[in-house]
Amino acid sequence: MTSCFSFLFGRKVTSSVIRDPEIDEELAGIHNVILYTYKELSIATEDFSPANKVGEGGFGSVYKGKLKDGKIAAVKVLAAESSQGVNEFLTEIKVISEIEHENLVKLYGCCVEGNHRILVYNYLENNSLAQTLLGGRCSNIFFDWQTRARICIGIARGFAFLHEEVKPHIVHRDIKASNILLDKDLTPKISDFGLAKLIPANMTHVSTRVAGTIGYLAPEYAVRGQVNRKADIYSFGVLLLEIVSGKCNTNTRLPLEEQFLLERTWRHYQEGILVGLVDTSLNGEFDAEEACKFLKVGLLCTQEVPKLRPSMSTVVKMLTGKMDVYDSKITEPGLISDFMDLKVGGKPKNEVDMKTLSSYNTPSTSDNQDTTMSIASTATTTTFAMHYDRSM
Ligand SMILES: Nc1ncnc2c1ncn2[C@@H]1O[C@H](COP(=O)(O)OP(=O)(O)OP(=O)(O)O)[C@@H](O)[C@H]1O
Repeated sequence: MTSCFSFLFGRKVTSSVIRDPEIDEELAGIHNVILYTYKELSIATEDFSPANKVGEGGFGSVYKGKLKDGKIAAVKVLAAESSQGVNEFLTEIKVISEIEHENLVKLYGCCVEGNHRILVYNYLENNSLAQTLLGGRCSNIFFDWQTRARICIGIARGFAFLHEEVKPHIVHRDIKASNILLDKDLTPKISDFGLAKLIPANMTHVSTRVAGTIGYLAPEYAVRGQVNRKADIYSFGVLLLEIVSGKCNTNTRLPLEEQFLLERTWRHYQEGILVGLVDTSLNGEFDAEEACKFLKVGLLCTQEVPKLRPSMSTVVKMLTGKMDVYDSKITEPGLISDFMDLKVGGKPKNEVDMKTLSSYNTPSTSDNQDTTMSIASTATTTTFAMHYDRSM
């Protein structure tokens, strides 16, 4: 049967697909998104060939593809289990498609055929911050101080937009270096915003990945599953520290007291040696005052008490020098070791606990490691109890 959607989204749909009238109705409300056929995306990615696979995330696999109009796209094939109802899927797509900002990855369109749920995004040439800045030897990009400062400010602007200008506001829930992509000019683009809702709540093994990565998680989110903008701001604060220091927030290969970047930053701050955290690969070529200011903003964003964390628009003002950062406002951040009951400086009760922690690390080619925690927001505390020794 020939598709009844001749001119959906301003573009002719040519494939043969059987459609549901309900889908029709949903689709009619979406104007900014191109509806791709499965065949079209299959051609674009050469049958989703492994050679075109550029990554794999909690949502599924990502392929580089060349669309019919010549545009290069990132084709994100959502895991089969995530084939939630077409209507719910399209409702979310509608939200995402209407959001446009220089620092957000642009959604070109999607494919909803049978069980296929595929998102098609603008392809970003320079991969993610996780693979470049934090990826050690696998990148040949040099991030000088000006570039890092520009990236931090761009990311902050993107989040200020999602948090304060988009109505209703969007909480990302999974801010981390692998969700910050870089275009050819190293302009940062936030990816995966609005995606959390695309995964059905009962899909714990996927929603766990959506629901946050250890080290970036605000204590109230990790322990009580409270999701709000302040939890995003905490994660952003950790990301800021990573960009300035060039180090991952968690590195289980280091001695225990060195493992968590936020704790190190807090100690350096208390000892008045914050500048010592700035990436040594910069060879001292950076604006020390500005770099320390960024680290202090990172500490402000990660304050234990959510309401003490600044809004993202305030963060933008602080990073761009339009607002001062007062030391008097910086108190102890919400530290991962506190909410995990892991005492930094102490020893794990047994090796298994630390091995379990390590087994949640994503593969890494360098010392930098990104530890992903299995949580569903409702079962967080239980999962923590399973993976960490709480009796130390
Ligand atoms: N728009 C894009 N342009 C270029 N590469 C992309 C794009 N989107 C994703 N990728 C690549 O695909 C990889 C996987 O992305 P994806 O967002 O699915 O997972 P992730 O962010 O790495 O992990 P998680 O699912 O846990 O958030 C990214 O790390 C990146 O290398």
